[in-house]
Parts: sequence; C-alpha cells; structure tokens
Amino acid sequence: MRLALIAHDEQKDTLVEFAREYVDTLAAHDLLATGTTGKRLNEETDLRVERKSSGPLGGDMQIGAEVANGDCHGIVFLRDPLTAQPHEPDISALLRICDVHDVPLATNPASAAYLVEGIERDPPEYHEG
Ligand SMILES: O=C(CO)COP(=O)(O)O
Repeated sequence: MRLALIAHDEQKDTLVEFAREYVDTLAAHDLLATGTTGKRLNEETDLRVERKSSGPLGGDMQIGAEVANGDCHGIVFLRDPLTAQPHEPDISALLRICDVHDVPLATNPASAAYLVEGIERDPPEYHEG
C-alpha cells in the first residue's frame, strides 16, 4: 500500500515519535509525505519517504491528486487544531477527496494508531484508478 504521512509544524515532533513507534509496520509500505514532514521523517527515522512539495506550496494537493487517482491508500495527517493555516482550502480539499474515495484518514495520534494497526491486521481493499 501507499501511505501518506503529513503533520503541521506543531505536530511534527508527535508524528516523528509516532513513525518511530510504528517503524516496522510503516516500513513495509510505500510512503510519501509533504515536503517538510518528509524531510524530518527521512532525517530522524529509519523510514524512506518520498517527498512532495511543502503543504503551503501545494503538497496537500499533490497528495490529494494521488488519492483521486487511486494511488494513495491511507493518510495519517496530524493537523494543528489550534493554529490557522494559510492553505486551509487545500487541507479541506484533501480531507474531502479522502471521503469521496473512502480512503482511511487519521487526523490525531489516537486514530492514527488504529489506522496503522488496522492496516497491518486487515489491509483494506482498494481500487485502482
Ligand atoms: O502544511 C502541511 C499540511 O497541510 C504540511 O506541510 P509540510 O510537511 O511541508 O510542513
């Protein structure tokens, strides 16, 4: 499966910690991330992550396009619920396209744990295209 990992700045430490905790499960998958998140993951974990553009520069939309194309099958997106983001429309679009295509999406660490553990135990069926 191809999984995306994304975190806003205030959540990046938490995502790095999460990725270390689930490194064995995550390493079995094809991983991608928005730019700065991917840089942190590549530098601070044993995971190898394909980096898209930074979120404010279009990274959320690039990942959304993969969802729309059937190429991205699950997303952990640790959002900052307390800080306004300049690219809020892009974020909303990514969340929406996950719902359109029924792609699992976790936006906080508790649900991210269920998502990753669930994928390991029982990978969801997904459709090409
Ligand atoms: O802004 C983001 C997601 O909306 C994350 O982007 P970065 O990983 O480049 O910080």
